[in-house]
Amino acid sequence: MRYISTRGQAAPRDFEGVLLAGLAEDGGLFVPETWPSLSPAEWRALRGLPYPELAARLVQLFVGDAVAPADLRRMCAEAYGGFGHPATVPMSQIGPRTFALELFHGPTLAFKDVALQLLGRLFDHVLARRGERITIVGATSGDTGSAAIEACRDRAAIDITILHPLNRTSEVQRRQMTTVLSANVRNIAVEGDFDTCQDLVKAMFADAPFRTDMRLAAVNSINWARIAAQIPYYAFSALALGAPDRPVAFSVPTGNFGNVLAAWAVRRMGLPVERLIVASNRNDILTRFLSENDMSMRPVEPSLSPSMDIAVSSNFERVLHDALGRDGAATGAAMQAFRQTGTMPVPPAAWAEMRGLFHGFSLSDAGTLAEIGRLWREAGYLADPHTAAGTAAAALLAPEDLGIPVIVAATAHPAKFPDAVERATGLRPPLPTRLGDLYQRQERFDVLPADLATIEAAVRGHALRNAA
Ligand SMILES: Cc1ncc(COP(=O)(O)O)c(C=O)c1O
Ligand SMILES: N[C@@H](CCOP(=O)(O)O)C(=O)O
Repeated sequence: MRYISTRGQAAPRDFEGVLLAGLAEDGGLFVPETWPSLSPAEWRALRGLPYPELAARLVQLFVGDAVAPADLRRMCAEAYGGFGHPATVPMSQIGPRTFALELFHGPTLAFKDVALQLLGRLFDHVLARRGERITIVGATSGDTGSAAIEACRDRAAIDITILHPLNRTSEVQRRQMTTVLSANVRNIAVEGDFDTCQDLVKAMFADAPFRTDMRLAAVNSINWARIAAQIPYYAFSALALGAPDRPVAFSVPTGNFGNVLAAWAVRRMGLPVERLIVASNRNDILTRFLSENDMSMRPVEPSLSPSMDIAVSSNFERVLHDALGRDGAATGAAMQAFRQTGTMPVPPAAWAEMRGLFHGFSLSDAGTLAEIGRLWREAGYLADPHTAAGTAAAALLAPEDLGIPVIVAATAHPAKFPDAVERATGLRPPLPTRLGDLYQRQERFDVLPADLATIEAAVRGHALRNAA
């Protein structure tokens, strides 16, 4: 399996190269050169497999020869064996045809664990074989950070620095990162928002000498391996509800567009996904784009679903590349114009294609509280604020009379956002026992300005101390 950059300038890579590179050298994102596709009979044969086995089979399609099937199966078994539910990603029925696909039973209680528990093992496997070390730099609006830290803590060949936006995550999210005191983990609270953190990470990758010197690697969904490891749960849920013999719809709480991209990928791979809903909070750039081709940046406003407080959705570039006929030069030009002017010029034909695939929706804070309350009253289901955007979007854009199952990605455990859930329902969801003392644990993090040289010096200093 080979991967090309969305901007067409970087040399193609195999899976191992993509895993370690993260971002392509031309600033683009890696995508498969050709998509693996399964026939209906091949999909049917996967129905009923335990999740780790299904994940191993589907991820193998993207890994190719880079990892032997027996090794990948072992890694999937280990990655998902520690989840708090025997089904790994169970579904709860919350309406006559609506299902919550619970992706939050991993160690840090959000969907990021599903990919990152596997990614940590893939990194280890590949690095051990090559006898190399890497420095991971990641940006988080709250959930990727703790999942990446949990997956990489105490690993001998990995040093990890996570940037989070100062005072813009929930307290549970911050503490899940900052109370991990392992020597190879560093947390930095950046004076800025998530986009500032993400831009700093991309700038570190664009600094070629720094990138090479530090052997930078990525854990954000700019890394294709993250997407590959998120694809299986969409297949798992669709197969369980009758695909490929019955179409399904997905509604996905969206920020950086990685999760909904994985849902789009199963459609690309041959499953009948009739509707893909992109659910956002008040930071509604994707909704504006899908409704009126207005892809213009606006300042990010804090919301009750902080993990989706994002202005620039990195993975949008992967779908845009496809809609532009996989034209790297055109994709690069659109992305550059977006950076320079704050508005992305998307040709009408490409916009029409994307609008035909995705439906946009955004939910205010008041709407979020109302939806959490409604779900609790009507379905006895306690949802976190991100999941609530997905369920509210599903109710509007894939109503029960559509006649097909609607799968909502339940992306976080309600206990990660206890204040919002309590405001909406009067109930304060408790943390699982293993996190019961989270508020008593010692925290360690630095507060730094959003300055590339300062952040690079911090990353370098930490990696050098840790390697010594
Ligand atoms: C709980 C939660 N829901 C939704 C999202 C949005 O997902 P994505 O960034 O893949 O669009 C995030 C952040 O990624 C998240 O942490
Ligand atoms: N919501 C995310 C933002 C980063 O997204 P990623 O999927 O690109 O890692 C978070 O919780 O950090």
